[in-house]
Amino acid sequence: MSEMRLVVVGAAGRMGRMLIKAVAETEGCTLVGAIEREGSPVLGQDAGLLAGTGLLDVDVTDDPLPVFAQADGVLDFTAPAATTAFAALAAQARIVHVIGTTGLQEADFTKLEAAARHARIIQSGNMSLGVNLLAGLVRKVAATLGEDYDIEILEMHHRMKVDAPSGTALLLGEAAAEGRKVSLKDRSVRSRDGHTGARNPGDIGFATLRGGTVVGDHSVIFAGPGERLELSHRAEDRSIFARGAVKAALWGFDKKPGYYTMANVLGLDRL
Ligand SMILES: NC(=O)C1=CN([C@@H]2O[C@H](COP(=O)(O)OP(=O)(O)OC[C@H]3O[C@@H](n4cnc5c(N)ncnc54)[C@H](OP(=O)(O)O)[C@@H]3O)[C@@H](O)[C@H]2O)C=CC1
Ligand SMILES: O=C(O)C1=N[C@H](C(=O)O)C[C@H](O)C1
Repeated sequence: MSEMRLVVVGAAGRMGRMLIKAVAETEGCTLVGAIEREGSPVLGQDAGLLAGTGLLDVDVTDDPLPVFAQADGVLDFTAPAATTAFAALAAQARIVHVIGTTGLQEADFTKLEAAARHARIIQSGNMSLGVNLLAGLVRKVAATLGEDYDIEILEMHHRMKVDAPSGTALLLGEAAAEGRKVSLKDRSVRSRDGHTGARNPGDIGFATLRGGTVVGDHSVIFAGPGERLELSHRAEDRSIFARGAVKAALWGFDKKPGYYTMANVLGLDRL
């Protein structure tokens, strides 16, 4: 099979730069485009120089249409409004769209599902192997322990993160809810303040910490009568997400249009 031609959108972002580097370092793919928003000071710069990998002869542009038309896939860690717009373009171009963007709302997911009729969408709140494995473990533990084990999900991220709870915390919450055979929407408690009353049995609680340069820490706590089980993941470097995203794109190259997750990519969907 020929080299997969990939585009990075949000090229100047924390993840955008990591993605450019990961594409440049991975066999079987090549960077053919780098997109930033209109007015960005990096427009016209070489993507490789921007990411610190050396010249790649790919200039950053704010016009995705001609770039998508020449590509096989797009790597997207940007913001919800940008991601839904890029998904429509990926559908038009019938290419792979790997989505790491978090903070997506129900209306955004509806748009992504519509785009997945023509694009191969691979979306996950966390592209690392460790977190996706953790989600499988959480599902199993939640299915094994009854409601007398309270589930609380704790996350900490860097001070610049704009959404909460994190996409990963929600992914882990979904795994816990699936294990319990309940709907996360009905059972999640996303904040507590003041006289909240006692905890309802079966609730799945979320707690958010923000500060410093923390890449991403997540713990799922099962607090039962007289004991506590804690399952944790600590991301030490953003390259784990970027490498996962490139792996997802290569996996999606020969797939049919549809909506996929990182669990499909990693073969963990039946864990
Ligand atoms: N799923 C996963 O494994 C991971 C997901 N993430 C998620 O990825 C997203 C990005 O994170 P991070 O890199 O830290 O954030 P940054 O803010 O550093 O990067 C986002 C980039 O996207 C750009 N952007 C926004 N809108 C557009 C647009 N319409 N067109 C082109 N570029 C655009 C931003 O430009 P500007 O600054 O001008 O707005 C910025 O350069 C977040 O949602 C985060 O939670 C992060 C790590 C791992
Ligand atoms: O914004 C981040 O940085 C991260 N976002 C993702 C999330 O919301 O879970 C993944 C990772 O934890 C880093």
